[in-house]
Amino acid sequence: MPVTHDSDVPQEPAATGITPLDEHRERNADEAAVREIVGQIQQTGVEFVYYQTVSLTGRVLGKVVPARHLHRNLERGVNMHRTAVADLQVTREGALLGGGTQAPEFTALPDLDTFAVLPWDRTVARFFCQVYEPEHLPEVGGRHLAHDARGNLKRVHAAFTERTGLHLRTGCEPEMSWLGEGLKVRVRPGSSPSYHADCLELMRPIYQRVIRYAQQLGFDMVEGDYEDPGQLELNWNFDHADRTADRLVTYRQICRQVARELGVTASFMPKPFTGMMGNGCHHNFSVWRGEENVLADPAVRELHLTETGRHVLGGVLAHAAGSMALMGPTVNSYKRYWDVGQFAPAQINWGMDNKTCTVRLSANGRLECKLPDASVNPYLSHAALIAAIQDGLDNGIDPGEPHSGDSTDASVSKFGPLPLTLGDALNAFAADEVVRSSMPEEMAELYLALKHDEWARFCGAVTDWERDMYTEALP
Ligand SMILES: NC(=O)CC[C@H](N)C(=O)O
Repeated sequence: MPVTHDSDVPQEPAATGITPLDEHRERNADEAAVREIVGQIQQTGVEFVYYQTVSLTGRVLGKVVPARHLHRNLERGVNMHRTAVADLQVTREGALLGGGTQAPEFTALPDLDTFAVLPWDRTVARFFCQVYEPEHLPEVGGRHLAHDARGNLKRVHAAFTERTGLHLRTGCEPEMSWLGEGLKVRVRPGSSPSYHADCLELMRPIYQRVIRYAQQLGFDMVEGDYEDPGQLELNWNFDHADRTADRLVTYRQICRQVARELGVTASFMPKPFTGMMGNGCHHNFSVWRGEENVLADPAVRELHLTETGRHVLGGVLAHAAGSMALMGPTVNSYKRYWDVGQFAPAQINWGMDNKTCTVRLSANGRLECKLPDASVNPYLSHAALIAAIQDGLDNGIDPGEPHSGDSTDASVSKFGPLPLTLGDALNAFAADEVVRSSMPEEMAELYLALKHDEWARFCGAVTDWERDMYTEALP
């Protein structure tokens, strides 16, 4: 069943009630929590605070404010211009996105539980914020900003928990490419340096700093390895999906910081090189009722799914095509699926520990969705997963039988084909009412405008591949 968002329902006159911004301000007045933060600021010598929000494409936006204004910022937040959330102000056809330059600013209020001191400069701390319409606007003032993907995930997740008593826990596995002086490796044709300890050694200064910084920011780092040339995957423990999404965004910030320190480039581009593995960001997920994982029966050892687990999986598969534009959000994302044999899926199916499938039952109680890549906005991908799971549970969707063997062959899926260009994925998203309902309609429209623009720019761009292919100069 589609989710309802407060920016989709008719506006209440502000005078009749407390706005969501008022409620957030009330939470920020929690004396014990504020005292704890002030204590940390004083003890650590924090002088500056970043108030961060996340744009629709997953970029971190922020303002820096001297720490002595903390109390004012907890109450009044910071303002930024709403076009920043849209990431793009004017489409190639001249349409203004995010309201255009004349639109009012938004108000971002910090979430107390996201306070953290930056390990690379302990005079700086950060908060993640939720975003509201400014209070001075008639009728909408104090409401959630429809384009705030982070706040939206919290609301979609809370509504799911309220309806079902369940919550989603996830672990993301971002892969990434490190480029720069001294990082090149040469491999024999047809071979891969995956898991090679010598290559991992080459990356020692990088992984050491990333893991240390992440641990200091509260990540429970668990393991990492070298994959294709220049590619690292460093994982941390799974958690409530809202926290995992914040961590993925923070992880990308950590990596970019390490890259600046070491004079190299950290890239989360989904598919930097043809013939080499792409940068996936598989989402491992499980569904919990309190401390009970409802995907598995603890008494059964062999790989299996409970009936509820089958419906969860069925929902995710049924909406795989519709959610693709969120899981693979860039033009480049789709190169990852086309370049076969590189461990990225190309069909909508599932398998028991089968890495060629869209969803892999990777352990009892844990499903792994392999669609997302490292450029994903985790707030959008997680909200889409929740909407798909809800639909699977509501309608008892059957996932069918697990696929065995290599699924990159052309077998037809009961859930239809996976859209394999950004353009097709956007059409599938536009047509999938359930996935679309994972965000307010205004956000869905902005996302479609933004991404159609990206697709159109790509379709109109002449590439090196075309020059190689078509600039024949035969005598
Ligand atoms: N570790 C792996 O399974 C490789 C995943 C692969 N890099 C991807 O793009 O999804």
